[in-house]
Amino acid sequence: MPTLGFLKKKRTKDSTGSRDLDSPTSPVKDAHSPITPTLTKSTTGGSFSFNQSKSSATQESTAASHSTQASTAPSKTVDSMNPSAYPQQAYATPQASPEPYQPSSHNVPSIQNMIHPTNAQEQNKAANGGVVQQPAQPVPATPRVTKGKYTLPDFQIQRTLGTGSFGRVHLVQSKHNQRFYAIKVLKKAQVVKMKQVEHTNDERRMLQQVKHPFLITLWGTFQDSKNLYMVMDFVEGGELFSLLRKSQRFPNPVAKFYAAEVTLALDYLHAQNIIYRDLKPENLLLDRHGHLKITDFGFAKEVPDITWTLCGTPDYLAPEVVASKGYNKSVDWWSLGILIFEMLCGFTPFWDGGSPMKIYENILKGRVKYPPYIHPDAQDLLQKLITPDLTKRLGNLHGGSKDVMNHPWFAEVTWERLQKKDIDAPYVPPVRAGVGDASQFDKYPEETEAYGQTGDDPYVKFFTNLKHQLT
Ligand SMILES: Nc1ncnc2c1ncn2[C@@H]1O[C@H](COP(=O)(O)OP(=O)(O)OP(=O)(O)O)[C@@H](O)[C@H]1O
Repeated sequence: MPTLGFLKKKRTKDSTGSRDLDSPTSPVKDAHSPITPTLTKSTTGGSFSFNQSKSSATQESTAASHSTQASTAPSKTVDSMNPSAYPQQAYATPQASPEPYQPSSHNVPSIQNMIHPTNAQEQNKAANGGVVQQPAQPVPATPRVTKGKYTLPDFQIQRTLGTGSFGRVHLVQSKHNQRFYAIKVLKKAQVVKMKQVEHTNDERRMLQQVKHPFLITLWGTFQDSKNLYMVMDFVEGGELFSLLRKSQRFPNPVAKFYAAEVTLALDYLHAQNIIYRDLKPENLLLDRHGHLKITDFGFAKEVPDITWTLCGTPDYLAPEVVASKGYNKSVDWWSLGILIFEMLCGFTPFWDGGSPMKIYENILKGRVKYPPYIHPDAQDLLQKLITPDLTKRLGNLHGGSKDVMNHPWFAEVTWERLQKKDIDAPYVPPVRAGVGDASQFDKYPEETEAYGQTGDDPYVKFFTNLKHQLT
């Protein structure tokens, strides 16, 4: 039977991940319950509704965030979640900031199973369980020109906001406009060692290409002899992961709000033939108003029809990925199902304390036990998303993402207003805006190796599309 320690653990993408809270890089934990399923109308979460007007919602949210701040009670008693009932599963800025400066004006499962298609149509059909999907019409993207504009001395590096498999993300302040940004620093040696060169290069390329209210903005990239640097917006509200673990599970409307914003982001990405492939609460950040920003495009890939790479985070992998079959955008809809399940229950449906292999076994068995507190509409959607049968999985059918958006669970969502962030979020993070307030992020031991080193670069050939910045 799992211990409750699982409730706090972040998932690693492979066995060498540094996200285990008990590891030397463990963040310092804190505990209070901003949103709990048992909250009443007078507190946050429980009062959230898609139909409230923006102004009234703002008042409620603000009040909610005050009440949250006032309440520093430790996480609600674990009994309320009753993990023993599910022992085998328990796991347990509306606008983009201005650009930083313009001078002239998870590890991965160790198996990487690459099989090359011989007949695209046949493979497409196979990956869709017999349904031939028309490739999405790409949304004409105007890639933002970001290359080569920034250098390390443009920024003052501050504390670490998060760590990943190949490096860390820092809060930084621009010396030119004094605004705060986040810089992801990836160690080239680690990227090469873990055979993630292509994924890392893809991540930059994808992020330069996308522009969406619920996706992180990448402003620029550069490198030195040891590291790659990505300058992004600083998303102040912390990870949805932290909010979820503190809250244990979200009330139905709260889960729906976050799921709806993710759905819009997936709809956009898929329209550009981009599969995200790493959906999980750790990669969903909250902006200062409580809206989501999807970060970490380390596994995003531009795929017109299908691909075969085994990557992602075990709990969230679709069966067709585990079984090394060709797959397509359908994997993101499966992961959306896992995400919604985790938000509503506080644990993932296939979680197993043993090992990723046990999780994979459970995924392939495909049996999901739905707790009785899940709303019937939510359960119906989950059953249609967490289905191994690709001819039945919602999002993968002829209606595409619209089928998901039109599902009864999302009935009260006004998608156009949501897209414009015209619906207030259920939880407003208690941050002081624009001053580099990183209080919502766990603390990590800082990097000891200096950034901006010059000298020999044995990895220069791997990262040629990136400006080489000598400080
Ligand atoms: N733009 C941002 N603003 C604020 N915090 C951020 C930002 N980007 C990332 N972070 C923090 O840093 C953490 C690690 O970032 P990210 O997931 O991109 O790194 P990674 O090396 O790809 O991690 P992993 O190996 O787990 O995938 C995030 O979970 C988040 O807490």
